[in-house]
Amino acid sequence: MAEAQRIDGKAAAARIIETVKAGTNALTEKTGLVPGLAVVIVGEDPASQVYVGSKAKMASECGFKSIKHELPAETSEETLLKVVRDLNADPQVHGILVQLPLPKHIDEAKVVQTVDPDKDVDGFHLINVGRLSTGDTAAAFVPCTPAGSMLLIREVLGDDLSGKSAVIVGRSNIVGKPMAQLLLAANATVTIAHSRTKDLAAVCRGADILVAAVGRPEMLTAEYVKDGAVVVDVGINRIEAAEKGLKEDGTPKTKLVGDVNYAEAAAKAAAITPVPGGVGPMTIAMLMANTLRSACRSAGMEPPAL
Ligand SMILES: Nc1nc2c(c(=O)[nH]1)N[C@@H](CN(C=O)c1ccc(C(=O)N[C@@H](CCC(=O)O)C(=O)O)cc1)CN2
Repeated sequence: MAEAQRIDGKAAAARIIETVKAGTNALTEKTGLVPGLAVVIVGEDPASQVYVGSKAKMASECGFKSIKHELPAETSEETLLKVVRDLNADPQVHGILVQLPLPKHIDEAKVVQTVDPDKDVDGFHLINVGRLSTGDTAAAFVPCTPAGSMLLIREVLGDDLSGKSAVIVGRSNIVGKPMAQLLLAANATVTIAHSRTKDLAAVCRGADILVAAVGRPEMLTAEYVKDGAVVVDVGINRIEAAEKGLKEDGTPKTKLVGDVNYAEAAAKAAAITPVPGGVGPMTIAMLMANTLRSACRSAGMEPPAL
């Protein structure tokens, strides 16, 4: 079997960003409104710092007003809730994102549910979860990682997934479950599998579309993949890379891998997303698209199609 098509998430994300930039210009020229995105981070987690920095920078590049709140790790829940409420009330802010994970002493669910659902560009608020799960994709903000994954699947298979079986490995609220709703809305026959699924490899081998969101490095090997499947790897895991040698401090260098063993899966799949360069870049692009959508909505304008 020929090597699988490598689905280029970086290129797809760049196209979305160009669409967002053009849409922002059109909105601002027509109405004078500038989309505003506020990102909030609590603590010094290095990966989160990088993601938040990229989001704020990308927002500026898209022509948005970009607001960043960096709060110390010991910030109280009440202080964070006040920051969120103030952003809810700010008419210049159309999108609010609180970077996850939050420090242990803060109730993540409480914070997420405090974000105004109409500014919830992460799509985590129960109102948006409800909209998505009742099929109201026109009104819902869809979580960025599943929304981006879905666009990549659509690039390969088109809009209608009738007759396709999709298996999602992972049942998280921010990836697995919304991914299932999106695939269902596109007419796929959907299974959510997880750590308690019996004979997981056999279940996965039934999938025309296999989405891996387990958070375990390279767990899905060749035996999980059906010949000709489309494989979407949502995992981002940093592991030691002995082959790259040592860092200056004497510890092993590291590399990013997904939840799928790329080489093994690519030998069987028709198409597969790499890590890095697959779903990851789509997450930030979809955040920009959701923010523009929110701003367009407040101006009564149609957002650009993606
Ligand atoms: N409030 C939110 N918190 C978190 C979300 C989210 O969507 N909303 N998602 C993740 C982290 N995340 C964005 O926040 C994110 C993760 C990865 C990437 C990405 O582009 N990854 C690159 C590799 C980057 C690297 O070299 O380290 C890739 O896969 O190519 C973007 C965004 C958790 N928190």
